[in-house]
Amino acid sequence: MPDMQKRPDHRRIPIAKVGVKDISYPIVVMDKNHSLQHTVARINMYVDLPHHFKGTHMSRFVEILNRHREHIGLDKLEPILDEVKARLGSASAHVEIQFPYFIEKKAPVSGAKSLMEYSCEFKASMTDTLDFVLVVKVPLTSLCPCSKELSRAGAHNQRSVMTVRVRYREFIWIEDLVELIEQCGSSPLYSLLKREDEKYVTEQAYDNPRFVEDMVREAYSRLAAVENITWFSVEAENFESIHNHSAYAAVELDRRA
Ligand SMILES: Nc1nc2c(ncn2[C@@H]2O[C@H](COP(=O)(O)OP(=O)(O)OP(=O)(O)O)[C@@H](O)[C@H]2O)c(=O)[nH]1
Repeated sequence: MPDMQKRPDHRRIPIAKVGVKDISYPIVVMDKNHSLQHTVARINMYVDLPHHFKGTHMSRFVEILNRHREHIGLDKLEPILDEVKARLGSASAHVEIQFPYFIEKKAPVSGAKSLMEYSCEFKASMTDTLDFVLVVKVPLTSLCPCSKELSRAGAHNQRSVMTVRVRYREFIWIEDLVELIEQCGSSPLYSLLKREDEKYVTEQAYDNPRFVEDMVREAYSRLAAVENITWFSVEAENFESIHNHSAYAAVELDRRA
């Protein structure tokens, strides 16, 4: 059969990333309380393509995933990327694994237990060495300090999402990152709250007003205190309840040099 992909291309334009996107696949994640958690990820896999080739070999990415189907997890990223580079003959390879991760939380007063979903991502790239970034999105409540100061009663408050990205030396639990980031808003979120819990989190948020700037600065201080973390970035987005737009802030620290 003719192999179109191997044919030459004469435009002299190399491609930084080409591959497959949004493959739904089962994976296994290390769980701090239950050793392993099975979840379903959306996976992207890319390689670079030199200017002289017409196309990459898309089927090979899926073949490699299939070979590791019994256990695709953090420990497999390096072998998978090595294999992708070798099989596709590329100088670099990338894999992005986005998945929902569940943590059991206890409501603050009643102690009622429920599962909260956190969107996470493993982002790994390899040229000569492995570069790995763990991404966790943490939803929170934020209450506006300005609104509290100005208003005779109440203060506008909303759901916020903080996105933390970290590079580190020694393994970091998703649970520990979530706990750290949950301290940075006005109140954490829970899937299940009884009336006594609702009163508690409402008052907790009122007692801890935070601008979007306060949230990223708080996260910066807490993450910078963790020596194991060599690089991080934090974004906060407040889905403002008094506007039809968001308030946004971002910070970054790079200690890799
Ligand atoms: N490169 C490329 N392939 C595409 C695209 N869209 C679909 N494909 C298909 O991906 C399929 C698999 O390509 P290859 O991996 O080269 O398939 P193969 O030749 O059977 O596999 P190998 O023998 O391992 O090279 C082909 O049927 C392509 O047509 C595209 O935009 N780019």
